[in-house]
Amino acid sequence: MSRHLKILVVEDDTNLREAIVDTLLLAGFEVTAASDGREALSCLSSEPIGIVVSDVQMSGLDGHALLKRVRLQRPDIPVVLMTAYGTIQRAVDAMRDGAADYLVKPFEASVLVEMVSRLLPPAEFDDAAPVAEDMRTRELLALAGRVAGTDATVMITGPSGSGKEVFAREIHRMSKRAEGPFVAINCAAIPENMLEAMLFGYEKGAYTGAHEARAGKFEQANGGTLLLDEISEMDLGLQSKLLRVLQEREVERLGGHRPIALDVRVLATSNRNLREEVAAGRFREDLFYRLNVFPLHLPSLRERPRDILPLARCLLSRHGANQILLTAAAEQRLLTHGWPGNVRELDNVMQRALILSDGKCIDQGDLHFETVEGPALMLPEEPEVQDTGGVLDADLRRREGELILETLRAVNGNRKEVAARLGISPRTLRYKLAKLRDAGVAIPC
Ligand SMILES: Nc1ncnc2c1ncn2[C@@H]1O[C@H](COP(=O)(O)OP(=O)(O)OP(=O)(O)O)[C@@H](O)[C@H]1O
Repeated sequence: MSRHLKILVVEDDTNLREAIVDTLLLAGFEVTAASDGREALSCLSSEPIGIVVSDVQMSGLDGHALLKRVRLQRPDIPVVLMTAYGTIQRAVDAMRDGAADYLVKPFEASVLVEMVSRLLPPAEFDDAAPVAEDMRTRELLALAGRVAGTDATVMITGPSGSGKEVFAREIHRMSKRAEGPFVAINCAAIPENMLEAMLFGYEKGAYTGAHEARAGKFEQANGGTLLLDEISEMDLGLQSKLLRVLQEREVERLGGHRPIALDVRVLATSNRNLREEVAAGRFREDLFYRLNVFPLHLPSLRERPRDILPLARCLLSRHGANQILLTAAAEQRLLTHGWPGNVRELDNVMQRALILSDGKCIDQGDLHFETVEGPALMLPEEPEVQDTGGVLDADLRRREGELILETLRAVNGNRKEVAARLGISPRTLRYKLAKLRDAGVAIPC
C-alpha cells in the first residue's frame, strides 16, 4: 500500500544519468529518469515526484527552463540543478530562479545523497494506512473508504491532533485521484493577506512583490485533491471568493483575466463546530452546506482507547525504533492518560521516551506528559509574521507562549478576549496557537 515519492533525475548524458540513478537506488530511494526537460515534464504529470535533480545544459528544454516550469506548475517540488560550469554566477542565477540547491560537477556520490535526503519531502503520510484498531476508528475508515470512491466534498471535524489530515490523505489515497497531486493548505497558519494569493495564484505584477506569476493551490491540485485545513479560520470575504470558485469550478489568478478550469476534489477540516460558527455569523451558511456534503467526525483519542497502544508502536517505528518494547507499566500509563493533545501529543510523548529510554524498552518513568510549564513550550525557530515584526529570540518566544496560555486560562479560552488583551489580531493569535500546537503544546479549548 505504500507509495513513496520519487526522485526525478534529468540528464542527457546516458552514462552520467545511469551513474546518478544507481547511486540513488543504492541509497534506498525510488528513482525515475528522463533524458531532457520535456520528458521530465511528462514524468512530473504522471508519477509521484518528490524532487527533481536536473542537468543545466540540455538541448530543447534546458535545466533553467525546466526549473521555471516546475516553479510555476509544481512549486511544492524542490529542484536541484547540476552545473558543469561552477561559476558563482550560474549558481546565483539558479538560486534566484528558485532552485532549492545546486551541485557542481563532478560531485561526490555522498554529497548528492546528503542533499537529496535533506530536500526530499518526508514520505510519512504516503507510508501506510492510518492506525485503526478501535471499533470507532475502523468504522470511520470504512466510511472514508466508501466516500473516497466518489468525488463528494468531505468535511472532517475533530479535535486538534486527532488525525484529520491523516484521514484526508487516506481518502485521497483510496480515491481514483490517487496518482494525481494531493495539495494541502493550512488556512490558520498563513497570514491573511497571503491566503488568497496562495489559494488562487497570481500573475506577474498583480501586486508589489509579485515578481513572477505563480499557480495557486487550486491549480496545483488539478487532477487531484485539495485539502483546506482549518477552514473555519478563513475570513468572510475570502469565504465568498472560495464559494464562487467551488460553484463555478474555475479559478482566476489575482491580476489575471483568464479563467482556468478545475478538476479538483475538495476536502476540508476544522476543529471547531462549524454549525456554531455559522450561527455566530463567522462562517457562511452556503459555504458550509457546499463543504459539508459528507461529514466525518474523528473522536478524541481517549474516546477510542484501543488505538492508543497500536498508535504508540506505529509512532515508535516511524521514528526508527520498531525494536523497542513498551513495558506493561508503560502501557498501563499510556492507557490511563487523558490525551488532551490526541495523537500529536502521543507522538511527542513517544519521541521524548525514546530520548530517555535505555534503547531496549520504554518504562513508565520514560513517559513525560505535556504540561503547560514543561519543555514543550519551546517554539520552533521561525521568523515572526506581521504584527510583531523582527525575529524574536528563543527566550522571548517561550515567554510569549507562556503569556498566551496564561491569558487563555484567565479568560476561559475566549480567543477574542485573549487577542484584545495581548493587543494582537485574532488571526495572529490563531497563527501563534497553531505554532504552539505544532510544537506539541496542548492548547486549552
Ligand atoms: N490514525 C493514525 N495513524 C497514524 N498516525 C496518526 C493517526 N492519526 C494521527 N496520526 C499522527 O498524529 C499527528 C497529528 O495528526 P494530524 O495532523 O492528521 O491531526 P489533525 O487533526 O489534522 O491536527 P490539527 O487539527 O492540529 O491540524 C501526525 O503526526 C499524524 O501522522
